Amino acid sequence: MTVKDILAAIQSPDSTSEDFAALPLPESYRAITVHKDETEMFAGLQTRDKDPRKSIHLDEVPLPELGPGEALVAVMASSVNYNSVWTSIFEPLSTFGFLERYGRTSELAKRHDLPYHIIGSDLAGVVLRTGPGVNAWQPGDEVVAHCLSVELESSDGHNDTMLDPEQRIWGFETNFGGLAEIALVKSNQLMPKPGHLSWEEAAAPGLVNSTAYRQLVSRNGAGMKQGDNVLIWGASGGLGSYATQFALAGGANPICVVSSPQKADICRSMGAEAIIDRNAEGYKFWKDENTQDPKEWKRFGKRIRELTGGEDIDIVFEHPGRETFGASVFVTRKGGTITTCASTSGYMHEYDNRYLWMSLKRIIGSHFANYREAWEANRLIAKGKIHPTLSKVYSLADTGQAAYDVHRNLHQGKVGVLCLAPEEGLGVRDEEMRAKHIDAINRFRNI
Ligand SMILES: C/C=C/C(=O)SCCNC(=O)CCNC(=O)[C@H](O)C(C)(C)COP(=O)(O)OP(=O)(O)OC[C@H]1O[C@@H](n2cnc3c(N)ncnc32)[C@H](O)[C@@H]1OP(=O)(O)O
Ligand SMILES: NC(=O)C1=CN([C@@H]2O[C@H](COP(=O)(O)OP(=O)(O)OC[C@H]3O[C@@H](n4cnc5c(N)ncnc54)[C@H](OP(=O)(O)O)[C@@H]3O)[C@@H](O)[C@H]2O)C=CC1
Repeated sequence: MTVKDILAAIQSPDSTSEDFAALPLPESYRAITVHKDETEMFAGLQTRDKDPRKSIHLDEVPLPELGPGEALVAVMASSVNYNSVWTSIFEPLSTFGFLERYGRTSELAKRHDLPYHIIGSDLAGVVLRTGPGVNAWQPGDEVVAHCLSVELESSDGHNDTMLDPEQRIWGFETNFGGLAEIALVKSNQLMPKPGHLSWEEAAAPGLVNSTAYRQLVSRNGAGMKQGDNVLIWGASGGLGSYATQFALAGGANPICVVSSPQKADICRSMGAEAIIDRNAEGYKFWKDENTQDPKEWKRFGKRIRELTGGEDIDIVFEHPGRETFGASVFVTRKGGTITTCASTSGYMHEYDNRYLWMSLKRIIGSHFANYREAWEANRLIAKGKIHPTLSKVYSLADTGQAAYDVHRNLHQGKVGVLCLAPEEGLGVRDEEMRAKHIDAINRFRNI
């Protein structure tokens, strides 16, 4: 039995759940990995010079044992997230430390502590097997998986599953991720695949859509409301392309920051009107490595006021971090919110705290999404309220290049990866709904 037989079963319209359950599992499969003995390979290089194409490998790996509450999924498509870029350049630290720590927690978790790390935190595919105790999902179910892995043995996570002390991001802090022909997930990560999308389209939103939903919409994040002015950094990027859609769909007013006329056009085509090309307008928030320039914060704020008719920002959707955080705090209105989920340009932030406390602003830390938020975010995709922002699709073998594109900011929206799917466009089950949304679904394609 090989993965080819699995693919044949997925492609046959006659396959039943019983057929999938009867399929013998292969002993091994192809997966994208980084290697433990290479974690020092970029020592001494600047972040931008660390090349994921050198550290990312396509390996044949053994199938992991299936545990209680888990599922093995045949992955048709996945997508590149920035966390896989971090893994591949071993920053801010090597992910093997996470696997070792997880491995120490239980007999079953030991499986994750290996000399290779199978990465990837998104998937669309078909359930192959479920472990003991799984009743909601059957072999043959077409699914997407969100990336929240929790144990839920502590009461700390019982209100908000992101607060579980054993909270991990699947495919980043666990092994057996989605950039592979087969993935191992906890069954609670599974959600129905939206029927109007192809495999690669369905695999694109998961991580970033859920994150943007918690960070911007959920009461655990900024709790955005109608009319809010929302400053969105990287508004056509992975997170930003969903934040922009949430702002528009929720009756808010996105102020989109991008770095090229082409990206400005994408934001305009999504329906945004207030757009700032940070490159063309030449903002330089740092005079040198250690000194910010408040005059530039003010110039940026003045530009925002021009675009809003004199209003300031209710919510900043932050993720660039060090480079922009001082400006983000400054341009937020009295009582407004800066919500942050990342620090792409550096995690030691600096801002003028007088503008925070005197103007009663709040900074909210946000990370991925809890079970329910991930489900709600996927539901919005399934209902055609929010659309995938897939631009380019690579083969599994070219994942290194895909990660390189994201690392060097050469991409738009999301970059997809075909795993078992032999070509793009497969897996659509609801052509009527697709036809209704086809322009929005294709908005980011091939640009
Ligand atoms: C969904 C997608 C998401 C993304 O893309 S996010 C972007 C990618 N992710 C990242 O860049 C984050 C990567 N992770 C990290 O950088 C690290 O993961 C953290 C900085 C988040 C945490 O570092 P750590 O080393 O795991 O934890 P510690 O807290 O620095 O060290 C643990 C030790 O510190 C002790 N400790 C913790 N809190 C306290 C406290 N309040 N008072 C005293 N000690 C404390 C602990 O007990 C333990 O100790 P003992 O080492 O002896 O076991
Ligand atoms: N905590 C969490 O749950 C999550 C965290 N993340 C993290 O968020 C970050 C962004 O992820 P994602 O959106 O997928 O990445 P992308 O690279 O797809 O998009 C980020 C965008 O941010 C903009 N940007 C990058 N650097 C800067 C800068 N120095 N100043 C201003 N804008 C900048 C760029 O847009 P432009 O050039 O057009 O301005 C870029 O397109 C990553 O660090 C990632 O690890 C992501 C998902 C979940």
